[in-house]
Amino acid sequence: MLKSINPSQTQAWSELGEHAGAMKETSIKALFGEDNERFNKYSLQFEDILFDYSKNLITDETLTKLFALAEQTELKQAIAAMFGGEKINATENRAVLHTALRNRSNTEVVVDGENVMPLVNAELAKMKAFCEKVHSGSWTGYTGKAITDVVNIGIGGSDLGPVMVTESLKPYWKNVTPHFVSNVDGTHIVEILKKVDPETTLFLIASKTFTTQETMTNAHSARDWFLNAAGDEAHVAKHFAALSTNKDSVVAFGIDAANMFEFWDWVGGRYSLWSAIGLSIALTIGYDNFEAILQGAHEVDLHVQQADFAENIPVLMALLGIWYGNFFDADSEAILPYDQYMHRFAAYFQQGNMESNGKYVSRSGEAVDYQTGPIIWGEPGTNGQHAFYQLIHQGTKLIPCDFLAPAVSHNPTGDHHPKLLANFFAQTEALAFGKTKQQVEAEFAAAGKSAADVAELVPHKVFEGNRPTNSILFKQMTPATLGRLIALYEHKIFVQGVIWNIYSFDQWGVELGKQLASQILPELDDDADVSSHDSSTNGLINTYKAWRK
Ligand SMILES: O=P(O)(O)OC[C@H]1O[C@H](O)[C@H](O)[C@@H](O)[C@@H]1O
Repeated sequence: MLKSINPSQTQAWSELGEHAGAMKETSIKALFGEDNERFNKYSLQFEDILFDYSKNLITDETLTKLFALAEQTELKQAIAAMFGGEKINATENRAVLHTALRNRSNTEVVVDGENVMPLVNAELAKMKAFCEKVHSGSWTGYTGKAITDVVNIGIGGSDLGPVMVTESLKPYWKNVTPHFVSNVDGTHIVEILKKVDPETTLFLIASKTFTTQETMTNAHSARDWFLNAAGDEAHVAKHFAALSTNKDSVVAFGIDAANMFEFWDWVGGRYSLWSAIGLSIALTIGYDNFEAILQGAHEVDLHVQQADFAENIPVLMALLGIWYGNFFDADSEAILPYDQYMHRFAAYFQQGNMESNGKYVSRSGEAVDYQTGPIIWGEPGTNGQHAFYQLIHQGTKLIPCDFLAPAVSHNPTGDHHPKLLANFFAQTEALAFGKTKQQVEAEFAAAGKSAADVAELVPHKVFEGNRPTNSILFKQMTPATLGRLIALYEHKIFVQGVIWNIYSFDQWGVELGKQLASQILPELDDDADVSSHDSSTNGLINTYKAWRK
């Protein structure tokens, strides 16, 4: 159990509050002007990843106070507790050990007196053997043909990770094409089933609980579609596998227990891509590449445990987020990958952050008196530049941004990559340093325009700058690099949750909607008007009933 420590009552918090007041009087530009060594001081390299956090409104004093906050909220103890298998997910009475799934050192990890590593290793061995059979063509469908397509049916944490990773690592795809069905909207499965052939398709029913309405509905529809072609229930075993913690429900669904890939309650859904939930990833890019993702993440697991705060990238990422969220009222963060393959990266960490740290109740059960998890959003560059960057540059809201880019492209066509990277470098420069009124006037003067003619236009062309960013430049998008990047962001979320004194590994906030939907569903069976809800909900339901006739 993690102690409940109110961060806003710590000495560091009040010092940070005062210090933020002073920092509002300076600017990122002024800080660079005062110190030529800023990049060297405020950047770190971890393996093939360069983390440059120098374009933030921080000084050594800021960092010292942020580290003090981490000390006073007992971050070190919390890191040890998580990796040590303590039940830090107290509201569900569970350990939090997605790190054990990628513990390539194979050191003991004990939960309830049992070392879980033999379980982890056995499941990985089973995934490996299965991948080999599918890739070699020795696993065949009901008509003897090899598998060409895999359809992962899952939602939330049983979908977003595999989607993001398979997309990010598209250059590594093998001879199996992945597809993903998540939404209960019939459109999703209908459109995917148009693309695949029942004879050569493998369905992975991915659900930690194996009770999720969307996934079970899609799984039944997939089964019906398959049986419609295959005819015989006996063929299901060759075309359906389950990725779950719930064996009884898997068997009740009709999936052969031999085709079940297991994980455990100490793996949170949004942290589960490292588990059997990653089978669609391993089938898409090959088991060895899947293992390389685990390896990359494991390196970060060691880093977050061993590095001093000043050298610890996830801790720095977390503290910078707290600095702006709690002391500058920033309420969102943008994640902006300059890599088209990473187009679902922000969406993935939208769940990671918002489901983990979207909590207003502290670990002692009281409402907190400070901001917790940020709103996360983002799209790949350069598309975002032509859509929403206007607000980041000149809007009234402070939006700290992470810019990510590979130095080497998997598609070095023409001069695309230098152009992409020129934009990546330019944006953080523009955001930090802006353009002054004098610069705008000088540009007009150079173009032969008189000061009087342009006076009205000048203020619109000024960029205040002082918009903080982190740049994360990596050598190339490889499985190990992606594993590292994901683990860095995962631990950022964890560190923030510890400091905000909330429980990051439950998600009670998703339950009420599910509960009400299950009450409403039977009310939609007939055409009778309902009156059991508030007037808005009654009005919406009754209009739906009238219109669907
Ligand atoms: O894997 P499942 O049990 O089907 O859960 C799928 C998803 O739904 C839940 O409602 C949670 O919000 C998610 O954290 C979870 O990943």
